[in-house]
Amino acid sequence: MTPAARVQAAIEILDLVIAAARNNGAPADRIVSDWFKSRRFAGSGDRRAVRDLVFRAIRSCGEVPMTGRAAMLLLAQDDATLSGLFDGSRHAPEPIRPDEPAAERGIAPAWLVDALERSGIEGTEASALLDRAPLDIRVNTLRSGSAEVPPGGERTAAPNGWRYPHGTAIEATPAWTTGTIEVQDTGSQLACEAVAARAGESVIDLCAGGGGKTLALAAAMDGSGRLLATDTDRTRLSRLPPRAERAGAGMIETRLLDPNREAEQLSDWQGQADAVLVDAPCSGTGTWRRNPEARWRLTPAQLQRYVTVQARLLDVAAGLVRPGGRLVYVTCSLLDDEGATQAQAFLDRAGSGWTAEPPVLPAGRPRGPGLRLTPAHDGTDGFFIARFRLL
Ligand SMILES: C[S@@+](CC[C@H](N)C(=O)[O-])C[C@H]1O[C@@H](n2cnc3c(N)ncnc32)[C@H](O)[C@@H]1O
Repeated sequence: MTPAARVQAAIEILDLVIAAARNNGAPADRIVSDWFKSRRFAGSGDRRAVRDLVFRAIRSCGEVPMTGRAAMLLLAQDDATLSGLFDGSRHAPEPIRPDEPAAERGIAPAWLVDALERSGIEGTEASALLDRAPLDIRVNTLRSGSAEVPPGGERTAAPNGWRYPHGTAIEATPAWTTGTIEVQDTGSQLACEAVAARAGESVIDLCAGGGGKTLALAAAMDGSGRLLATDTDRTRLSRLPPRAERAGAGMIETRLLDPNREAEQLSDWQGQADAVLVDAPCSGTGTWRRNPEARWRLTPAQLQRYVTVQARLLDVAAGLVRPGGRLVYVTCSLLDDEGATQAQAFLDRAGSGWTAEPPVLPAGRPRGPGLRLTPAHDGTDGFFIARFRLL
């Protein structure tokens, strides 16, 4: 593909991404790979260049742009080479018309910018939400010795964490194929550290999804004790058993839950767990570095639904903890409604039996009864982490 044809391809893909954001369609990553499936003439260099243009444009537009072309014109404003490619030649975009409007630059839709500001995220803290995320891995201590940690990384703040440059083909290394390493953001690793799970304990990962954090808990427990991973999403939870096998974490049990029947379906665990992790469903405002178009999809009503589910799951989890045990609440959000305010509301509801016990981690800053990690301050995805103890 010529450079100009790549720009036209990015415009067409952006139109699909915009439509998907409006209609709750496929994520941008999938749209890009599907687009290339039917265009076998494109080489890997074309794919990389087009993908890069698409994601640069998504990151630059705060509000959903009117069209893919308007988004690309925004990039072209600061890039003379790019604007020169709008020349109307074969496969190239049409020339830029005088006064043709470009999309508006911004961090996020206005209502989200306001919500972030109210939560203390503005200026460089806000712009860092749209940086490119690094590639972090966790060394799986259950498999240590199986393979060398891949070269070229540097240690992170997490005890078993390493960081690699963008584009490192980590999944092609023997360390990955043997389960010696897992790809996991440093913030996620630190959230698991906050649980302080130990060998022989009984632990529940209530919102386990595909088990990223469950695997870290299994390693912290040295593979011994009881570790139950639950979720309401069958597809996500079904990804966990093969991952657990690869990681040597055979002690993990899984249980599929029905929404609103969690407590009943976990009645055998009532008051039993040494620790419960609630990695709650949330807006994901802390992970825009990976999913920048997620900010075009979120609505105030969806955010409110997340807040309601989080409060309910905190109450369900509280019932599972034994006296003296701990409850760890995590969201990959930087909004106080899903973080500090939610955690304080739990404490207020729970009464004197519960106390906040903020984890001591090598990153993050105090926020309400917990602490918060941000891309700007900690170089991780954004997370809120609170730990409570049942007296
Ligand atoms: C932030 S994700 C979890 C990510 C996962 N812990 C990891 O580290 O990969 C939140 C999860 O909560 C699950 N979820 C939503 N409602 C739930 C409910 N009522 N009970 C349990 N899990 C729920 C979602 O299906 C989703 O997998």
